[in-house]
Amino acid sequence: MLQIGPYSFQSRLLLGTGKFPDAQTQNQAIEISESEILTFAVRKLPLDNPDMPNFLESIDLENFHLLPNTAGAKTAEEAVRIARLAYQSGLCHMIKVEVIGDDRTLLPDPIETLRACEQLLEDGMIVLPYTSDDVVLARRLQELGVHAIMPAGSPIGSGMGLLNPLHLSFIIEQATVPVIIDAGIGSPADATLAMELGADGVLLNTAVSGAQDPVKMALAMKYAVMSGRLGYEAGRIPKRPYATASSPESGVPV
Ligand SMILES: CC(=O)[C@@H](O)[C@H](O)COP(=O)(O)O
Repeated sequence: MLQIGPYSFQSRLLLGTGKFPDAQTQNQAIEISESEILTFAVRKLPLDNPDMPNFLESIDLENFHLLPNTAGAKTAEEAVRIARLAYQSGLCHMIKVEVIGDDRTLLPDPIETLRACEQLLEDGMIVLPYTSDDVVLARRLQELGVHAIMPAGSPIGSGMGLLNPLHLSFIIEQATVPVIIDAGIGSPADATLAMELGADGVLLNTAVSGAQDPVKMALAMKYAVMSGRLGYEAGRIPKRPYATASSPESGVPV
């Protein structure tokens, strides 16, 4: 069970909704993934412009928890304004805080992220910040009271997988809230590795929406996350530099 604030989830796979080729493919991928949490950019919703397309229309909202994100924000003030817009429209209690500090890498601005989280926690929201793999920042966010920490595996949309598994494992080791690896997952193997490290969940978008067959990839990701989690819970064997014989040494003489 994945526990975020007051909410419990069976699925540990969180799905982004931004880049699918069409609504039908998106909905099939969401369904087959069995994800319970969907993230989307608030600024892509027609909250004050009814002429804009609304992807939420084609989804049965009863079946999901929505995790709007503050994509597009570059300051704490912008992120807080976007988050409040989503909160006040009754869409959600959870918010993914995303404050981008660098346009080329889309890596988060740590100081603005911290400031935004502080404000949104005061507002009473369930706050999930997107962060870099900085161990100290993760701890500071946790001390602030965020409900989960979401470090990037690698830059958003890069598909480069986990660039620094060591730092991610340090974050996981010290975490008292769920750690969800968010961004950069390229293949099912990356998702499995994240879960084997002990992550509580994986949030991804591009690896599924950009796959040649998004629906099949969504299924693969579902199994990858489950498999990684089972492997983590089962406890892998330690790595050793030398061989250990698989057959017993006693028995029939050779
Ligand atoms: C949808 C969303 O929130 C993404 O910005 C998220 O960070 C996932 O990144 P990938 O697209 O690299 O999986």
